[in-house]
Amino acid sequence: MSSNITRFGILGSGKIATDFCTALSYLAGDVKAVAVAARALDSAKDFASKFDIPRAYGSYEELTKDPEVDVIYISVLHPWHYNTALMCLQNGKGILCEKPLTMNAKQLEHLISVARERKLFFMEAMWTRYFPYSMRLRELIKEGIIGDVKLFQVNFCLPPIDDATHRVNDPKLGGGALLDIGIYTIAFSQMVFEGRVPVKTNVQSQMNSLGADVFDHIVLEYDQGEKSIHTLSMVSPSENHAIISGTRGYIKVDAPFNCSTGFTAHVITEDGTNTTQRYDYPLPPVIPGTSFYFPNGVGMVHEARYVHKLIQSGKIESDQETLEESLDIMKILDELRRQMGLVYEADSQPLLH
Ligand SMILES: NC(=O)C1=CN([C@@H]2O[C@H](COP(=O)(O)OP(=O)(O)OC[C@H]3O[C@@H](n4cnc5c(N)ncnc54)[C@H](OP(=O)(O)O)[C@@H]3O)[C@@H](O)[C@H]2O)C=CC1
Ligand SMILES: O=C1OC[C@@H](O)[C@H](O)[C@H]1O
Repeated sequence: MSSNITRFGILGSGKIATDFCTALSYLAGDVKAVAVAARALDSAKDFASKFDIPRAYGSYEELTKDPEVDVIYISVLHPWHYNTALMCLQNGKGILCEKPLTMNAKQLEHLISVARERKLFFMEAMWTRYFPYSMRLRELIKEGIIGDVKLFQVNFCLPPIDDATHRVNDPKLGGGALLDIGIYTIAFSQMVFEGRVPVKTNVQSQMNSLGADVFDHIVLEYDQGEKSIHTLSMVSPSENHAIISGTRGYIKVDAPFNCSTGFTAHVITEDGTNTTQRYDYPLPPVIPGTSFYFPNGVGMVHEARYVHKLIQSGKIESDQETLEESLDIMKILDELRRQMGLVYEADSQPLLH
């Protein structure tokens, strides 16, 4: 590690990599992208020139061997997370990997064991956890502001992408609502119920012609009978807020709940009065000339800053979403997929060595 600067290698040159590097450009220079790799050298070069990145590679392997890189941001499609993450770890590189970390729990268990064995940085890019609203929300729930949480309701519904070859529609590219956006609702539920594992899971789904899930209605039940109800759609937009209900009130998280800027707590006080409290956490203002593919993309600064803080203090895992939590989430996704009959190629592939 070079003094006080966290040097990122960017693996993949697509949309989220673009948003991530745009977000890095908002930071004061203590977190930098120093190299990028893409399947095609020209894509890597174009990307490098857009963000002033000194080194561009035409293979992922070259990036993993760059001695001037501290941590690699894996931004390729989910079916390629496992093999690229393993390659990074085997070449001694820490990783920040996009969600979902892998296609299934078996792959994730393998990566966690390799990362821990080699004492390398490994964190899921579950950016929600690093937004200020989400950190405050966790504190308030823990303090019992709304009493005991009994019910969580959430929507993640997006308009259709009318291109059968787009990654979200094609199971060969990891397509389907559950792994793409359901992971946010499940991770949020796990956050709200403080990491407890559901005792019952149920899903009703509808598939597209290629076999990817486009609608999911999910109900999780926790050990005190608490319910967690999720509506996912890849074919019809909605207001993607979340509501957390407890014995003494409820909190409505503004849409989009997974990268929000605030929430309202409706609390019933001891004397029975209903009170309302707003919590606002505006995003950093967008710098003219910059733009993001995904809503509230500038919020990636929080995640990048957190990685910097962890790495500079010698930590190799996040305490905001532990690897155990990422694995619990992946196991829930596996079980929901089992119920909906959704099998990916990765499920029948052997683990790599
Ligand atoms: N945190 C967030 O808010 C978001 C996270 N994501 C996550 O990021 C990941 C990438 O999503 P996104 O950026 O939208 O994806 P893109 O469609 O932009 O593709 C990303 C990269 O994946 C590689 N790739 C694309 N198609 C193929 C293919 N057919 N075969 C092999 N590799 C391919 C390419 O790498 P190369 O450049 O090397 O050619 C491409 O640049 C996903 O896992 C997704 O879940 C996505 C959106 C938002
Ligand atoms: O992470 C994501 O958030 C926004 C969605 O549009 C995208 O498909 C997904 O990958």
